[in-house]
Amino acid sequence: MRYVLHCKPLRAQSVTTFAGRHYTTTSIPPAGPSRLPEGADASTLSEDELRRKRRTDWKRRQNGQSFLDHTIVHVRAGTGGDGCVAFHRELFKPYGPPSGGNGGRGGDVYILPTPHLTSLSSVSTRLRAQHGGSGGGTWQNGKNAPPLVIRVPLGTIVRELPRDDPRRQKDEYEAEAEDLQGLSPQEKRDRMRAKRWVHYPEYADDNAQREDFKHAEKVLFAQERERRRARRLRSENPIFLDLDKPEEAAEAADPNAPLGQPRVDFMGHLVAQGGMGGVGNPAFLSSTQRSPKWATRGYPGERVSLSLELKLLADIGLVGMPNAGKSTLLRALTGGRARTEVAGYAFTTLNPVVGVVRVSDDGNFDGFAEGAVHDETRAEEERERGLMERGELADALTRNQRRALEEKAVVDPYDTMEAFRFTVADNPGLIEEASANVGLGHSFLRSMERSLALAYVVDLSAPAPWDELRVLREELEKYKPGLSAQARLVVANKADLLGGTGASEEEVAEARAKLRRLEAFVAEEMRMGEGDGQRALDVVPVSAKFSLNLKKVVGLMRRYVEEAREAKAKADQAAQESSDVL
Ligand SMILES: Nc1nc2c(ncn2[C@@H]2O[C@H](COP(=O)(O)OP(=O)(O)OP(=O)(O)O)[C@@H](O)[C@H]2O)c(=O)[nH]1
Ligand SMILES: [Mg+2]
Repeated sequence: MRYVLHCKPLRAQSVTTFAGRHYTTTSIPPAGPSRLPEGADASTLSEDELRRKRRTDWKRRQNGQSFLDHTIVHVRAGTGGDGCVAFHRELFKPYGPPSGGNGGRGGDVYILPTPHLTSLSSVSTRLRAQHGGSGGGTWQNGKNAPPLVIRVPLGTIVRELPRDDPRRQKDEYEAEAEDLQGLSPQEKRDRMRAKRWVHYPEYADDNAQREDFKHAEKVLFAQERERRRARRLRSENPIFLDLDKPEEAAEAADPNAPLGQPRVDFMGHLVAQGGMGGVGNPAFLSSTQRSPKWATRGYPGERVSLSLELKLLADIGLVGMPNAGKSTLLRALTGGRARTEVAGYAFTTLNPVVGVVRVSDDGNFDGFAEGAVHDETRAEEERERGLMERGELADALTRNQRRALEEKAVVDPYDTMEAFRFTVADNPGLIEEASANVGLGHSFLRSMERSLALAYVVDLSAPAPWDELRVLREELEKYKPGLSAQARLVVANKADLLGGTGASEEEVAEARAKLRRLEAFVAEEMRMGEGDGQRALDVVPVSAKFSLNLKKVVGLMRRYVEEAREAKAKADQAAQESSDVL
């Protein structure tokens, strides 16, 4: 006889015979993530790492489309709330005065640069501020809508699309004109009235006959024409904002403001104004009209289309294959201040990150300590979390202090006299065919175009670092011919893995030979400059993780930036002079 223990076979089945009977048993696979990312082994990656890797893989499937440095957003400010038609009623007062409240203002739209964002991908393409609240009976005014603040990364340029741009959305007046197209004059008038007036129930027709109402309508249209003209004048000077500095409150709060006044935080630059609220029926009370049965609706908010462009302005851009150690290098150059993720799998960095390197005259840079270790960010976070849990974080030594104690020497990593400062951008990894949007795509290459100089970062411990260089150069050229001419430096990273302490003589000799071969390749094939001024790129072996030989890298980078800035200043001056002559 045969017993089947599981009706539905799940995975591997085995048949066991016991006491002359056959039992089928099924082994159930161990619990774990159902879909492992490519190249991942569940046993070696922690849950956290798996989560990050899945995010990376998702991003790769987007072909780099989630890093945005150019987008168009259609913005609508809020419409004002409607005024109210109401009459006051009270005991023994059957015919009270008109008591409809005014509508609240629609929400304004502001744009605010913030250093916490690095990409425009979090900005929606359609944004609407809230509408103002409508007025109520007993003179209750509607609520003003809160402003809508669009947060954009620092370095964003905002341009309003001009009137003739086909990508621009229609403004509030054009939208109404389109709505009225093809209608008869009577229908047009009815629709325009319906959009502008609120009537007491069942009094719409009666109101339309009244002289007071006709007069009020005339006044309203006159005001509207005025607003329309002002709007047209404003769109002749389209919005242009260059948001490259973090901004403080534009004006301090009024010192004479009454106590308890809420502090007005700077909300950024106004790009679209909310519509005014409609007025309630008390506004139409006059000596001839004691019982006005109409009120106005709120005005529509402004509609604008903005083109946002993120110009990541870094002086030096790091270019390298995934895992070459670009992020580690940026962290080492900024003393761990640059918030960029470091991990041992490809495509850790998803968006470009810019860090500032501050150099003193003797070549030291801020955060530098010979041999300080810049580990993977996860390991550093875990160490810090452990300290925090044990309550030791406040008393813990910083990386530099630790190092100073270990060496029993005072490390003076950085003299506060800053002599020079430049920015370095850590970019996502570039792979073969990146220019055809493979891997993380090439959207971030655009920001590299604007760098003064590029530095290749290659993994010296890889079997053939020169092949990496060739691929990188080709990809840059394919993306934009001439872009690779901006490269100045080859950083041969992970030199500690070759011929470090404890290595045999053979290994040291092998490492030297590899470095020489890389240098020979660069001398032969990778040249910078033009014509007679051509020379080979500099090659510097470093260990970003252990901060070895970084001073040389910083010194060279400083020189390139100084040269490029000088050349730029000269070019600007020449352009200025030629325009003066004209
Ligand atoms: N031994 C050694 N390991 C290094 C060095 N630099 C980086 N690493 C390690 O190499 C791995 C990858 O470093 P990342 O800085 O994330 O590399 P990346 O170039 O930014 O990689 P992507 O962001 O994926 O393009 C990490 O595990 C680092 O700890 C180094 O100089 N020596
Ligand atoms: Mg990285």
